[in-house]
Amino acid sequence: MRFISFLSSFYAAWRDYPVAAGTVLGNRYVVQEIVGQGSYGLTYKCVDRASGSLVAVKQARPSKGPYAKRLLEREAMILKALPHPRFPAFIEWFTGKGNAYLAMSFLQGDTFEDLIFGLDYKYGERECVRITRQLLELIMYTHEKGYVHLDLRIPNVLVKDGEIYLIDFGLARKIGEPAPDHFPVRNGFGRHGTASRQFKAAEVSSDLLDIGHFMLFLLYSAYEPEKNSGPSEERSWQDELALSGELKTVIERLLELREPYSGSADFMKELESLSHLTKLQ
Ligand SMILES: Nc1ncnc2c1ncn2[C@@H]1O[C@H](COP(=O)(O)OP(=O)(O)OP(=O)(O)O)[C@@H](O)[C@H]1O
Repeated sequence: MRFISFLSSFYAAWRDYPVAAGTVLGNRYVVQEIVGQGSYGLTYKCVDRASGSLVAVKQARPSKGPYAKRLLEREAMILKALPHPRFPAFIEWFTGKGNAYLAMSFLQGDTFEDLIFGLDYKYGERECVRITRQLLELIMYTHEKGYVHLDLRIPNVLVKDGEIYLIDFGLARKIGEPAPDHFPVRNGFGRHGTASRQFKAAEVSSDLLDIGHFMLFLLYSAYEPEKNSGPSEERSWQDELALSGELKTVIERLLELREPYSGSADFMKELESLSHLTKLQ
């Protein structure tokens, strides 16, 4: 039994082996490098021979069969429905040699995961509120168009020259849409972090909850554990982060520990008033 499972994972790894730099996909996109290997897709940074621009080409993982293709098709449909300068722009969907691909514009920038865990960036309250306001503008647009992103995590939010961009609409759904059969469940909040949960409901509140976790990731970047606190001592984020009262309340509402916001516009109103607070650290 063990041997069979070893063989099948070996076969899957072989099928999903990324193509080399210089490979031309869809007769048009020249691969520069692989930039992402998620559970259902492989993402390449490519140069579009037609336009000379950089593009991201996501390939459905061959080992995941028709299911991965259907997920990628959904992602393509959602990108088409959400044209926005801060989201990847849909270019085309194509197939070749039994594989399915989604070509979209390549967004330059660093993810917050890279900035916090790779480059040791630290974010204080004021900065956290500024970034969250920008992210919320993108989410309000998504909600107004009738969709929820459902995967707002630090590896999916990019920043370039102080501007925020959002990628990975692979789990997005229409508001109220039930999850398709065997839809993937995200078990961790990031590669770093452990906010595990069940299937997400396609509701605005799911994105707001994710924004609450996103803010905590930013704020924890500046957290220094107290010297005398032993490793066994479990403290809540409220105790550890010592936030100003207003910001703590905001996050508690996002995490539904207090009366939740009625929607993203309601949350934006609160964030705007918070931005003027001089008390923020
Ligand atoms: N349009 C894009 N522009 C720039 N980089 C991108 C783009 N799309 C994806 N990437 C890069 O590829 C990585 C993986 O992409 P994405 O998150 O969409 O794939 P995924 O298969 O859903 O991965 P995961 O399962 O980790 O969410 C991203 O973290 C990012 O670095």
